[in-house]
Amino acid sequence: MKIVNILESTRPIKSDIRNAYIDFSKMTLSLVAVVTDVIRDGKPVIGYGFNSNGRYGQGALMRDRFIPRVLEAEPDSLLDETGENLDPHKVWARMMINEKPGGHGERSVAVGTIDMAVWDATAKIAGKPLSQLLAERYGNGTPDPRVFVYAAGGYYYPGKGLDGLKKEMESYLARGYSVVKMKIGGATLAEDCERIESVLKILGPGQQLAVDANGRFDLKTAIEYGKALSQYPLFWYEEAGDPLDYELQAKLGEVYKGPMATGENLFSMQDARNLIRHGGMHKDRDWLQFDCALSYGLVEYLRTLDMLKEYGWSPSRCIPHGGHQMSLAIAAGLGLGGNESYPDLFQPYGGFPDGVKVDNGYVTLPPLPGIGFEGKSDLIAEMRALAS
Ligand SMILES: O=C([O-])CC(=O)C(=O)O
Ligand SMILES: [Mg+2]
Repeated sequence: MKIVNILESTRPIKSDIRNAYIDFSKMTLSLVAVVTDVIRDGKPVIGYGFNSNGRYGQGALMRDRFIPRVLEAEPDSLLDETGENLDPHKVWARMMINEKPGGHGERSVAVGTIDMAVWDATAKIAGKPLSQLLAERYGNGTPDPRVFVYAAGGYYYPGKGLDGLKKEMESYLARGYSVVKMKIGGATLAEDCERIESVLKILGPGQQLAVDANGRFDLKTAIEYGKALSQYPLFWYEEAGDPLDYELQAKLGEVYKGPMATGENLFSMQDARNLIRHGGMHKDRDWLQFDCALSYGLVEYLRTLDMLKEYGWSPSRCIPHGGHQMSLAIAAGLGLGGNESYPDLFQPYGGFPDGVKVDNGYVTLPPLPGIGFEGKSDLIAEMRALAS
């Protein structure tokens, strides 16, 4: 078997929303199809992938370097020991030939997106859900199809007041979520406290709020916010400072005693390891948000999980950023703590297969081959259009 083509298309996922650092008025992503010559049900197996919101499409890097490297490889050099399926680790190594270490930049997004499509194709060729394949190869053998998900939103929108924010959060709770997330750091501390309090008022028993500063704060502001946030029973305080400022994270962790979360903008095992080594994160209460679709894909994420194990961290402390089905499959297959979800944003990317309902904060995944994109009609229509 072989990969016969890799296609990329850069698609808009723009909206009027704003976090503390960027607006999404020009946001895009890359949609990728990895076309193989394996025939299933009379059609070639095609793996699909896309990158998470926040880092823009990466078509130029893919076309310049990563796609030609894979297509120019001796096809057999990319196969597993059976010779009948891809070996995603070998495809990954091929993409990364002649790439120096360090300075991970955004090539990790390009590689991670293609890697997602390679895993989708690999699981489809194996005739299994990716969660099953992962549990068998790297986990305890059996995936847990039930995955915790939380609803992310609460952005700053033009003209959106407290009522709009509350309505948005109420609608997530009405759809079965038990944890909702909102942005902070894009207004004054006093205004953000008012926004937080207005959401806390609508939460019932067992429901919680997380807040996300998107890396906006210097140490002084992070601590000021930390002191103010300490009065609220938050699910977590996310990305207070610059994602690469491990000292800030560690100093904040000495003052702020509630759970914290970070990692969505760390794009390699090495950067994640530096957070674990130097960021003072607490393995009993903090959360790690590394997102494979931005950070060299699942091949690298497996290295990150191995690294975490070495440092005594459980995969159950990982709740990836990004709201895509790839991380849902990884969560189910490898025992992560859950996954992000954007119920109303960045569609048709992300979300769940049609008909999957959130029940008290959990989803149960249907056993679809691959990542499960074929179960989401609006998404698979876009994907098939790219590949046809
Ligand atoms: O607003 C963004 O860039 C997305 C984000 O941080 C998140 O989902 O945690
Ligand atoms: Mg975030």
